[in-house]
Amino acid sequence: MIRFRSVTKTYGDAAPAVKDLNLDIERGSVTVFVGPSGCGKTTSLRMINRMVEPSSGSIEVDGRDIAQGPAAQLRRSMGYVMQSSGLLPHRTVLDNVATVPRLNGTSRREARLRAAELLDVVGLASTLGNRYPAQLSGGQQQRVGVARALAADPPVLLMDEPFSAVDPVVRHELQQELLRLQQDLSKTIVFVTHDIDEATILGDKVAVFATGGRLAQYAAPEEILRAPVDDFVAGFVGRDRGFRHLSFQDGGSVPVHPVQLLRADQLADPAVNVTDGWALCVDADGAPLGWVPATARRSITGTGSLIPGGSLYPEGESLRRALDAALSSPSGLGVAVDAGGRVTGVVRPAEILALIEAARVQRSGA
Ligand SMILES: Nc1ncnc2c1ncn2[C@@H]1O[C@H](COP(=O)(O)OP(=O)(O)OP(=O)(O)O)[C@@H](O)[C@H]1O
Repeated sequence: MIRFRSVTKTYGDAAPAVKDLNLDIERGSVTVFVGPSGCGKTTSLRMINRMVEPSSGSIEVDGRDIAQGPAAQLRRSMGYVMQSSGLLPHRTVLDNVATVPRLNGTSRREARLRAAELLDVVGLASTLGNRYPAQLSGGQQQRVGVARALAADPPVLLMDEPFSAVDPVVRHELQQELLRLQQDLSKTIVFVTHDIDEATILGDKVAVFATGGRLAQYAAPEEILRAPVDDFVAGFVGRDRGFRHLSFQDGGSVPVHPVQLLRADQLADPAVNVTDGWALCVDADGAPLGWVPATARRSITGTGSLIPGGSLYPEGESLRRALDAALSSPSGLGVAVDAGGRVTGVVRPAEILALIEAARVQRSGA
């Protein structure tokens, strides 16, 4: 457990960058610091490993005041990942990852073996180990940065906007990878971002900082989206917070209805009719290819003229995925698929909305 006790940090004679921060970070959880630029997120993070010293107050890790021991030792017990991967440009990927274990006295051979294992853990091919950082993509460099932070197997991982310099697709991949890693590793992770979406995806708990280094709200992401404590948090969380909150509502009880399925080879057969508004064309494995409306059945004679579908709803995922599938579908019917990507049926927006309403009534009555 990491505990901030009335921590204030003032740089020179400026207004406090962090003001009277009291915060308990649970062991083995992901805690995200989020807020607008300049609100003290990085300063708060860096005080945990004493890259920055508090002006007043104290920080405890597992009940011990971190100001008491040597800062260098503390720093080595905490992995640190930055926005720019911070890799040493003249060292190979493998040697970058092996740096801290080497400093801790591990033999070169052993440190490299462990580094190779870690590349695998963060989803990088072992062949990349002999490259130099400049020969990697931005996303790959960030993965190496995570591998390096994990190399000494520290119980605490501090991550300062680690994914903000990569494009949205890679960013999503890295977020999912981090969640997967955390399932196996159960580190205490403190993660800084200015992106509320990233915060709600990753955080077990989210600390929203306001300008002036004030902690505005500290709660589970679903609570922050559902019940922001004040106008600042409501504004920061954004307009579509109601929709995003659906990410935390289980879609397991959404009814999945049968739908008429057509194989691709049936499209050219004029005797095959669409019997109930819309039919869904699937490939040989049962994965969706596109829609066939009854009204335009005759003009669709091959897969090239199918009406493209919307997003898919993997059965049992959140109400957000279910509703998005329904709303993005040209037929108004969201396509449900199983874990193998095969169509299992369709979901209807009215029924999803009814579930959302029932959950709201249950919450307000509880
Ligand atoms: N080394 C420093 N010297 C003086 N002022 C600093 C220093 N580091 C940060 N500050 C100031 O402290 C305040 C908080 O900065 P900090 O970097 O902690 O915020 P942040 O929320 O992480 O911002 P960003 O999202 O832009 O990185 C800012 O006003 C910043 O200018």
